[in-house]
Amino acid sequence: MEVVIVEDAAAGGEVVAQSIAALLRAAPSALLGVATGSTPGPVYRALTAKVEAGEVDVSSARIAQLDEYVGLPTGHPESYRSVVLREVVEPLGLGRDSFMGPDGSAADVRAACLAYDRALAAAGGVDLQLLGIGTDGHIGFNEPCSSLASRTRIKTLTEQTRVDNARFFGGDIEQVPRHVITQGIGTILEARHLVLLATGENKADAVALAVEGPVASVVPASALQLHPHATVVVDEAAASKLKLADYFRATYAAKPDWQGL
Ligand SMILES: N[C@@H]1[C@@H](O)[C@H](O)[C@@H](COP(=O)(O)O)O[C@@H]1O
Repeated sequence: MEVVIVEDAAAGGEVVAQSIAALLRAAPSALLGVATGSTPGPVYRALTAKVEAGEVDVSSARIAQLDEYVGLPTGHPESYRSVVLREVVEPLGLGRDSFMGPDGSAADVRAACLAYDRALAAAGGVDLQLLGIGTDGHIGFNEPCSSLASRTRIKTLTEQTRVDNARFFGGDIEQVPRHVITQGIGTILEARHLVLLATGENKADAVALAVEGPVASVVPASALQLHPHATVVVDEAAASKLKLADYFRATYAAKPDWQGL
């Protein structure tokens, strides 16, 4: 696992966008797994700026969703499908046919989960999966004690996650769905490159446990330690509880230019 410590969220967005741009120059039809929440916004804005500046052509890129609320009406502005279309697909100038995601309004949710895992495999698998981290250490919506081998499935949110996400629902926790579909941890680990971005002091404990704690399902993000190509990009605030922060800084400073993330 490589840990990259940057000054702030904007710098984190730039580092990750550079990595995505490099991937798309080498593999124009790469499948990008995207995350929602506040954290990845700087990545999408930095990537969009690169597209507008003519630095990278993303027109053949494909986008895959990580997770979804269950039961929101189709087209609800806070469904993750709506968020990904609004924050990623449209700004990058991609068509909806470039996008795939689980159907959170399906009558048969279990079938929708199986169908999504199959669709990801049929698409050749995710090339780069961008992840955020919950304050409880979740990735996607894999809450604590999710099986490290889990596949895309329905999960029940913790109270903490519903409180954290209430800001997207007018501050009303009752509006936050209790159930979600998420790529499983086993599914996520099949992506060829995992990039977890975390910013802000409220993520410092979760980051420290995920990076320097034992691999344990109680901290789902610690599963990144099992992946052969995992990158954790953190700003100074989110890195503030890492014991090995100086080592991570020195390693990144000495990184050969050609290597990329
Ligand atoms: N399902 C999403 C996660 O994918 C995201 O990583 C997390 C953190 O969100 P934020 O970046 O807003 O802190 O929130 C949600 O629970």
